[in-house]
Amino acid sequence: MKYTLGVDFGTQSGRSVLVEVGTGNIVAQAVKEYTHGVMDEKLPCGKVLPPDWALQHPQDYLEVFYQTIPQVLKESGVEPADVIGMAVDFTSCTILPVDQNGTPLCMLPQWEEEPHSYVKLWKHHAAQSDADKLNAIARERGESFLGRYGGKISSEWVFPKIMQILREAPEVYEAADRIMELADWTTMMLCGEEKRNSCTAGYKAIWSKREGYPSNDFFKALDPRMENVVDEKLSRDIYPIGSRAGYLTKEMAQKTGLTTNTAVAVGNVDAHVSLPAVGEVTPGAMLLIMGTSTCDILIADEEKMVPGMCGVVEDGVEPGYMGYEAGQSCVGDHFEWFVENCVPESYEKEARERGMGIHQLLTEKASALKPGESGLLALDWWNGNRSVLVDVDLTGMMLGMTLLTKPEEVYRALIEATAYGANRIIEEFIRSGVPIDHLVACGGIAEKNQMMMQIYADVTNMEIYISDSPQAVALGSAMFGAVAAGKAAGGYDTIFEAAEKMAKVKPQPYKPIPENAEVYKKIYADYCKLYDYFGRGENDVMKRMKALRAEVRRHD
Ligand SMILES: Nc1ncnc2c1ncn2[C@@H]1O[C@H](COP(=O)(O)OP(=O)(O)O)[C@@H](O)[C@H]1O
Ligand SMILES: O=C(CO)[C@H](O)[C@H](O)COP(=O)(O)O
Repeated sequence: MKYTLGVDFGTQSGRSVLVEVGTGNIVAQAVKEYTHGVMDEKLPCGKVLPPDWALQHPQDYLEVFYQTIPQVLKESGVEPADVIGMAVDFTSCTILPVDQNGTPLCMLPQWEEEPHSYVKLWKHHAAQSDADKLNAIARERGESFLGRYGGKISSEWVFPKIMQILREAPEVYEAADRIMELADWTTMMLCGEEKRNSCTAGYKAIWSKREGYPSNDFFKALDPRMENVVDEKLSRDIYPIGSRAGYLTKEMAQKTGLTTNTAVAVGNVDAHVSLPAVGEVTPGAMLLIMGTSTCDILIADEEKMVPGMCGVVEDGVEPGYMGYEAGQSCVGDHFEWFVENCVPESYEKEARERGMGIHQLLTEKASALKPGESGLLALDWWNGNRSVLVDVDLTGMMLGMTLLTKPEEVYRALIEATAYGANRIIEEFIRSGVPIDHLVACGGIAEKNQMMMQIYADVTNMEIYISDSPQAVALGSAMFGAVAAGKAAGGYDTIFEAAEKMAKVKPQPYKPIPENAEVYKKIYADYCKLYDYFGRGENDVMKRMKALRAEVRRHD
């Protein structure tokens, strides 16, 4: 029996999952919460961060390798020599400035108090003014790439983040030998090779197989110091997903307990990597990877311009197809905010006494409600809107609250709001000529919350199939690891062959309940009115309040 290892780096934690190459069955898994978590208020040295920042510490990722890989080997009893391949997937766009040895600047004493030397997490939202500038210049110049990114480059993506570094900390920009996606940096830590992957380059760094990056002239127009940003800070050598980056280095083999014969695939994005893990995702299906945020991935034969999507990349998800991405920046994060800030002690006590988690308790109570019964309607923008408005400066909104409103009603309204947001994205794809007729879901939430999945089926009026692996994302990585090893070593030569044997999806979908779908259709019509009113400039109150907040804090 041969094995392959997937290491999935999420927003809060990293996990290793060891699977059988022949079946995709998990033999062992281990999770490590990041020691520093998400740094959105201060640096480890105590330095306070401005609003909208979200940083991480790269040492936390190395700890994931050092702790979880030995753990899965020990728990499974698998011979290290039988682990033929491995791969990493990472949140994205999550980037890091490094020196010429690949050492993160933040790990050098002279930079540890400089916020810009740390990992900028995907949900770092402090580069909106840079994104606005980039988009305005791209529009003025008639740059054709804009269409491939739904008409706007998000402030979450690579170049706005780099522009923010250059604007606020030119000395960090100068000192950085390169700026790397963490999918590529962690892969480089494993095999010693800098092999940048086509998925992050395509979706997050405006790279395409046919056209490469935008021209140096375009970057010069952003800032003359950025004219050669691609050659000076990134790389034009891009490797297709599914290819091999190298083999584990001796040092990493020693630290993890694996051998130097383990092949390492090029890195991938945590969302996109899961498509093969749920098997038959063909044109017409949209895959939702539901966790802290939700990423929507679909493939189609043709390239269409879909307003507000994150991007369309040829071969970006599976070879031979146009891969589309859209998403919602805040899904599980809404619920986490709610359980951490708004649940009364009496609920906490009940959950403790009944030996259940607070999410389970709220879900149980919310399940007893009918659609529309709470009278609540929310906009799902607690962390901005990624698709289709592409605006991180939008904020959350809930209406209909009364003195009788209960926590479970708010919890359910937040879930419903994310379902409306998903439906808005689906409609935009269909309107633009990319067909969607059913959904497939994976990720932490798809596993954990059946009520939520039923609400999604009712709101979208579509069937939803669920992954049958509790770790679809890491399984996807493991599959790419098996492809990096290749058939001769006991793996597979293509990701399609791997999917045939290893992919897992439950046979029974969630089906829409017609009477619920009917009620949700009406509420959704009002959601769309509020969406346009607050999201498209008719009433910019959210932006004014956000600007005021920043202003007041500046003077604190
Ligand atoms: N039962 C639940 N129902 C809904 N959301 C949940 C539940 N349990 C956890 N969550 C949310 O799921 C998110 C974590 O999702 P997960 O897929 O495990 O991680 P990540 O997205 O970081 O990979 C958190 O934001 C948390 O609030
Ligand atoms: O944009 C992404 C992928 O393209 C991010 O990786 C994603 O939104 C964060 O993932 P998660 O919510 O699973 O932590």
